[in-house]
Amino acid sequence: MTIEDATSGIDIASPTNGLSSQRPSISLSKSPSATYPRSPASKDASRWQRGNTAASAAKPLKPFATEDIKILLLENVNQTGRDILAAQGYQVDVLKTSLPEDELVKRIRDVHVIGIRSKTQLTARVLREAKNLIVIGCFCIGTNQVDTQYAAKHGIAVFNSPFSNSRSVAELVIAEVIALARQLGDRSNELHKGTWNKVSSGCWEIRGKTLGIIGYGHIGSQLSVLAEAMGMTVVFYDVVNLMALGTAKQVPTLETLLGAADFVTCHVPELPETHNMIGRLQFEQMKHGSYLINASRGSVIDIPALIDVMRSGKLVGAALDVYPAEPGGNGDYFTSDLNLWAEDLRSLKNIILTPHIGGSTEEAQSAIGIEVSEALVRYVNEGCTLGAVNMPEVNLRSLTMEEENHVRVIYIHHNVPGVLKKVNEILGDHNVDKQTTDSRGDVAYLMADISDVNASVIKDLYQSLEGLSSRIMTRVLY
Ligand SMILES: NC(=O)C1=CN([C@@H]2O[C@H](COP(=O)(O)OP(=O)(O)OC[C@H]3O[C@@H](n4cnc5c(N)ncnc54)[C@H](O)[C@@H]3O)[C@@H](O)[C@H]2O)C=CC1
Ligand SMILES: O=C(O)CCC(=O)C(=O)O
Repeated sequence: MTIEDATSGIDIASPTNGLSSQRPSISLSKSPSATYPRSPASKDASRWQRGNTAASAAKPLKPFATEDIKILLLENVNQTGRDILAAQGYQVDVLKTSLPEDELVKRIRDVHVIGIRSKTQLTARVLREAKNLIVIGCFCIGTNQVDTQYAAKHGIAVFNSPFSNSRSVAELVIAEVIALARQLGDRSNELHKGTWNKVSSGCWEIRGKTLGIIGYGHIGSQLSVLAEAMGMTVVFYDVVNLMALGTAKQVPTLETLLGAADFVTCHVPELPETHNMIGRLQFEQMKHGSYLINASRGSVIDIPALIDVMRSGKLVGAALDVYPAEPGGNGDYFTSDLNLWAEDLRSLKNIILTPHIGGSTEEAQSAIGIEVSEALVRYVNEGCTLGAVNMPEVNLRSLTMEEENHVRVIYIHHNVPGVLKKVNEILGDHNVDKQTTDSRGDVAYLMADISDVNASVIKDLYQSLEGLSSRIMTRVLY
């Protein structure tokens, strides 16, 4: 196949702001003959293997000796995920907690892959130190804890698990709706202290009450179905027009939702637009005797305003799973040192405070462990970016076992005019079997499979691509 054949259909890169990168690339070394375990349960497996001819087995690719690949897993990533990564022969270090920034900066310097959950902050400052990092796995839904744009501009892909814990969060919220309506937390606390307090005043069934869902995405829509099954009326507010499930109704404004709902629950991502989305004005717009639940991100609620409105008696219950500042690990204290208002919050009646456990079920954590680790392995070994949250989604059908002297070249580059011409001048002396490229904002991702290459050719290819001014990161997999 000629370069013209191989490049037909390639998107032409568009102009950008000409970023530069100082990150060194991963060096080449010998490829081991490892096998690549794939979970039959993996939702993506068929998608990324799509196009492989039925008869040929996929050839496992590797970037370099697997024992050289260092992985740091923080925040007690599930065993399922650890097992998948360890089975690749990678060096996997596991910590139960997140790390404070200064320590993280030290630990991240020599790892190629880092796995985190919602707590670890991968800021630009931290990522600047991560000279060998090629990919980040967020073993959760939210990716707000990572500077994903900085990562993309430095060739670091970010993966998450977009919906494996959605059901768990939705179930927690349903439980909280009932628990708040019946003041279960208070009754239980009282009896724990020895006080019998049998009351019905201010305790309600949830049947016939209105649930207002802010953010009707994976979690919000799942919750909608559960709430209707419990006999609730559902209204939702979302910035996007969405199909309402069951008999739920989308309302045009947040104010309309707040004025209609007995229970308000937030399921939006952390964004500048969602910061303090529920503050003093919104509390004024809520019904007297209503309840608030937040299992999204701590920044979404103005907590001092919540404390005031609960003290006033207008809101009669709240459940919070997330906070602006959260402890680094289990056993740490949740005090005013962390959030100034912590003691005031803890002193309120009918408030359920949980330690960010919305997604903390065996089912969710096990599924997330598999999903994210498999995405990491596909990225490290094959360069596949399907599902990445900050990179163009690119894949090529796998090489087959028959294709012996083939390499896969990954060239992550600034999305500026003329790059493909230069890249193809370098690849042009070789037989490019297949090639694809795509861009997302300032960053473009090119993948090409080249046949009939030996070790010295591979080195030349690598060095030539590394020499281009458009380079962000070059990887050669074989
Ligand atoms: N407590 C926990 O353990 C967990 C918390 N989460 C949090 O829940 C959030 C939501 O999760 P998913 O439902 O999976 O996200 P999603 O992305 O599926 O849905 C979010 C919805 O919010 C909407 N939205 C965005 N900005 C909005 C705004 N300003 N006003 C109204 N709607 C807006 C979006 O259009 C989308 O429909 C995550 O971003 C994460 O921060 C997720 C999982 C577990
Ligand atoms: O379980 C976790 O650590 C984080 C859950 C969460 O907030 C998320 O998935 O976004």
